[in-house]
Amino acid sequence: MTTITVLGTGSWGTALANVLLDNGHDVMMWGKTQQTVDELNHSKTNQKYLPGITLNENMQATSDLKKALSFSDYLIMAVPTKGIREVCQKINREADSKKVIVHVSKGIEPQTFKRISQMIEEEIHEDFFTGVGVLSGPSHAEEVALRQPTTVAVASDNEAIRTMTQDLFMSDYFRVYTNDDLIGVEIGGALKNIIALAVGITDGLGHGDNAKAALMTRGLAEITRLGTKMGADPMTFLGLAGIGDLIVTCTSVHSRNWKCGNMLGKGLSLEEALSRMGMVVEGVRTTEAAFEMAQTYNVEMPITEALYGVLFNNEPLETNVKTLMNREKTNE
Ligand SMILES: NC(=O)C1=CN([C@@H]2O[C@H](COP(=O)(O)OP(=O)(O)OC[C@H]3O[C@@H](n4cnc5c(N)ncnc54)[C@H](O)[C@@H]3O)[C@@H](O)[C@H]2O)C=CC1
Ligand SMILES: O=C(CO)COP(=O)(O)O
Repeated sequence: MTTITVLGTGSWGTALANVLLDNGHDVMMWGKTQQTVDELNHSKTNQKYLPGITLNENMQATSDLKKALSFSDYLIMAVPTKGIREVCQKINREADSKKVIVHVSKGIEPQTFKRISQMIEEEIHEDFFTGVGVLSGPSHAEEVALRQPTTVAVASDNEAIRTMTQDLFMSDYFRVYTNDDLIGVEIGGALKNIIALAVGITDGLGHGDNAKAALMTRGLAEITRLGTKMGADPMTFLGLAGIGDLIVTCTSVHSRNWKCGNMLGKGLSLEEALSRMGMVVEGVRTTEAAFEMAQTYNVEMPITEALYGVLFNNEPLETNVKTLMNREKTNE
């Protein structure tokens, strides 16, 4: 049995804490919302994020970060990309020992183009830092919390972090592969959300499966082009953190990114769609980052560019579909 702290009491942090508890580990969750913390402790549920699901009876949580950090030196960080730096700064104030941090978030920071592990490395003081990893792949929290078969990859430059994380999470319903391409695993998880938003839009517009398959295939080409430019191994995009996560996010009823895109396709504004979601839709912010990266590094990303125009410049959906279809003819 290992002690583990999970930071973030949203859907993904809760589902992963449940996997670790099922594996017999001693887990402490930390969240900033006292009501959710109380519910996890007393009802063993998280109705806002995982409605109708009863969690492991040993589930425990606290809103006291110092207490959560003194519980374990192995941290799972499960907060949206936007909150990563803030949580790291809080760790610097409250920690009293070195930590391994495995994050499970999917995004890239606009303007800096930083991956999440890079933000963590930048922010966490060396006195509190052992190393960093990422757990990613096709894994909706709603299914993991129901103990449905799921496969993911863990990546880190530190082999001990890869194997330790694999050992802690592996179970008969949660299979973990190690992967030594940290850059590729992080980029694949982040960029697939852009394509899922675009697929949601075409589905909302009433287009068919041909359009969906086209966006997924050409989307994977964009992801691979930008990813390799950033130093990823192109083969990673044919694995769980690449095409695996692309498939699930573009086709699952659980996907927040697909649902948000679908509402846009049906005519809602971005503000309306986001407020109806009430959960993080990482692809919106990542579209901004990837659009800027494509310009800066001169990478061709037509789907990302079209989506950027829709999200941030109020460009009409149908016009952008036509623009994509009528691009200069080319070779696959
Ligand atoms: N939900 C899912 O099925 C999966 C989500 N992910 C990724 O995990 C990350 C978290 O997503 P979810 O759990 O789905 O989000 P969520 O919207 O369900 O919950 C986010 C949680 O983070 C907390 N939070 C937000 N900002 C915070 C801050 N600054 N400090 C402390 N807590 C903060 C919120 O209070 C909430 O509890 C995202 O990057 C997402 O892409 C990855 C795989 C699966
Ligand atoms: O990354 C995910 C599944 O692997 C979750 O995707 P959504 O944020 O679109 O729900």
